[in-house]
Amino acid sequence: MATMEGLIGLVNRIQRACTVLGDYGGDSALPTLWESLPSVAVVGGQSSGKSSVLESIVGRDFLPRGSGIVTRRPLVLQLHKTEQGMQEYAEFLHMEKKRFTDFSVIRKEIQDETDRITGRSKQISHVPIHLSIYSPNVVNLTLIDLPGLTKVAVEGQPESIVQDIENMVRSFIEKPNCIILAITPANQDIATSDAIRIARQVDPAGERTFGVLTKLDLMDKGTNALDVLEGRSYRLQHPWVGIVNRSQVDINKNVDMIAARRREREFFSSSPDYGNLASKMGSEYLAKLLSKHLESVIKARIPGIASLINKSIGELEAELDYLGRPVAIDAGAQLYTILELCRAFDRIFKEHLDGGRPGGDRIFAVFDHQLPVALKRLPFDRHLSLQNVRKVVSEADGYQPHLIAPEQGYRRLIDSSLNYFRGPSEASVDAVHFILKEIVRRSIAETQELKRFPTLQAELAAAANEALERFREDSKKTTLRLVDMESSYLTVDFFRKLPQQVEKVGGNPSAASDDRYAEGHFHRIGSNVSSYVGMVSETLKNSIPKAVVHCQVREAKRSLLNDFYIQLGKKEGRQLAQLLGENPEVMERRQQCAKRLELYKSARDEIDSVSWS
Ligand SMILES: Nc1nc2c(ncn2[C@@H]2O[C@H](COP(=O)(O)OP(=O)(O)OP(=O)(O)O)[C@@H](O)[C@H]2O)c(=O)[nH]1
Repeated sequence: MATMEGLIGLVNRIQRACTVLGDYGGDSALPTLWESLPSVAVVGGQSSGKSSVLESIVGRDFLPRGSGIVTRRPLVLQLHKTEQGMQEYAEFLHMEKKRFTDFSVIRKEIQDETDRITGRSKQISHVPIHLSIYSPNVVNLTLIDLPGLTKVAVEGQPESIVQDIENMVRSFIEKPNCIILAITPANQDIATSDAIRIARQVDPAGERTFGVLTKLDLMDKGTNALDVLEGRSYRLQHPWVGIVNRSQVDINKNVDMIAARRREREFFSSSPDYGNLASKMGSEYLAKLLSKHLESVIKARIPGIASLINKSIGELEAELDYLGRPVAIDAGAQLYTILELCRAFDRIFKEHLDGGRPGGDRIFAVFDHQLPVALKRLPFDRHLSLQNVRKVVSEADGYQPHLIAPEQGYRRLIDSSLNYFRGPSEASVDAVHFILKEIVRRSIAETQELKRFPTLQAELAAAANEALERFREDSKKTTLRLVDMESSYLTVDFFRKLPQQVEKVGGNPSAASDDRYAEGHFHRIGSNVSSYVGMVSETLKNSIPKAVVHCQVREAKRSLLNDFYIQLGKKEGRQLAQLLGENPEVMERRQQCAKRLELYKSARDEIDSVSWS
């Protein structure tokens, strides 16, 4: 007994989960759990007594009545047996918190909920309504009430509705896991039964069809339904069950269900025709028969369901891994998460610099190629041309030309030449800066863990770029200082080693040879300065990279996020949570997956516990 409740309860839970998750079976391209679950679908023509059968299985009046097509959405009716003496109540899946104890209110809610989806247009919809009834007077069973098959559309319903209903009913009962409860009124020729007609289409061997014959009390005097009930008219693998529901008069007179069940029992036990079948007739017997059959079908299906659930769990877990686990809620854990993410970024950033990922090689290219080329291109030829040397030296001398060597002229020429080195050194700093910035951008993009946190990504990028900016300033100061140092103190040795030439000034009377002498003199000054500048250029070619690496690359590796960490430490829980703000779509999807996963896991546990007992 416990097993049976477990089995049907299990299927009930999975069915509800399916509806919550939008799995109604049918045309969805996704694999569906719904379709693998055994269920009992009630089919029959209009007024065949479908509602009456369902109500008498439940033992309560609760289905909407009226003319025309009343049932316009599938009603998944899950019956749960409770302990004797417990109060009966019902719950709808679409308003989970609310317990209904008044069954006329349930009827009203079924109507209202039907209209909510279909509108008042009287259209039909595939989306099921789930109703659970908890009662000591039911057996565990899940029934699906479907719209009655009709031949003509009525009162403003579109002509297509006849076909729509037929299609919807077929879509439910053609699933191999569907048990068909085919309702046929006894006062109608079985050959014209809508229920049998459609059941035969999808289950020709009658393996999963239960034939139910209603209105046995309405048969003409002197006739009986034994040919049908004993399987001679239309053969099914399961025995036919005869039913006597309340007549319209009974309903009008408010004959209650308990009295109706009693009268039904009496009808069979006192009937000369059906007396010896009495124990296998009536709605109570039908309910038990279905429950038992459903249980055996579920038992047979369990391995299949279990493997489907396991497969879905695997898929969901993979998706959750991809989406990332949910973010912690307490500030400490959030801070930890952020630090972990920063570390992941930092690791990738360093790989770009140290090798393994591209980037470091581009920095070397700056030192190895860009800087030497830029140094070579400096316009010293023009600056140290004869004309310019003459001009600078003369200006430096003033009214009293130099007597031995133009000390001031040399200084000015050298100073102004060294000034040219500022350009390439600043350019090297900038080039490396942009490479580092690009590496930061790429590292953020390549940090898989960061993908889901756009806010943190932006903050991290801003903090890193700010730090790089600081390193750039520092690096500029340092490299320019190297240049400045070159002009603050000249290498004395260089000048000492120059070939000494005693120059006589103004000793020659000839103006022409005077000129030639002066030309050679300035030429020598120019070429001396030029070779001094060349020597400095060689020095800077080596020392600028050292300064740049020291100030920018090494600092980036060492302390790129230091300031960010300090800022983080000052943040409160709310601000940390903001940093970990995610793309709402991702959050939504994760929530869905997590919820589904939880349900599937509990279904799996349920299955495990059932199959052990
Ligand atoms: N006398 C008698 N009347 C019955 C029996 N079964 C159903 N009826 C009556 O037949 C009418 C139609 O029954 P329902 O249970 O509403 O039939 P249905 O198939 O649900 O009808 P729709 O929902 O309109 O398609 C009602 O007036 C019932 O009282 C029965 O076994 N005996």
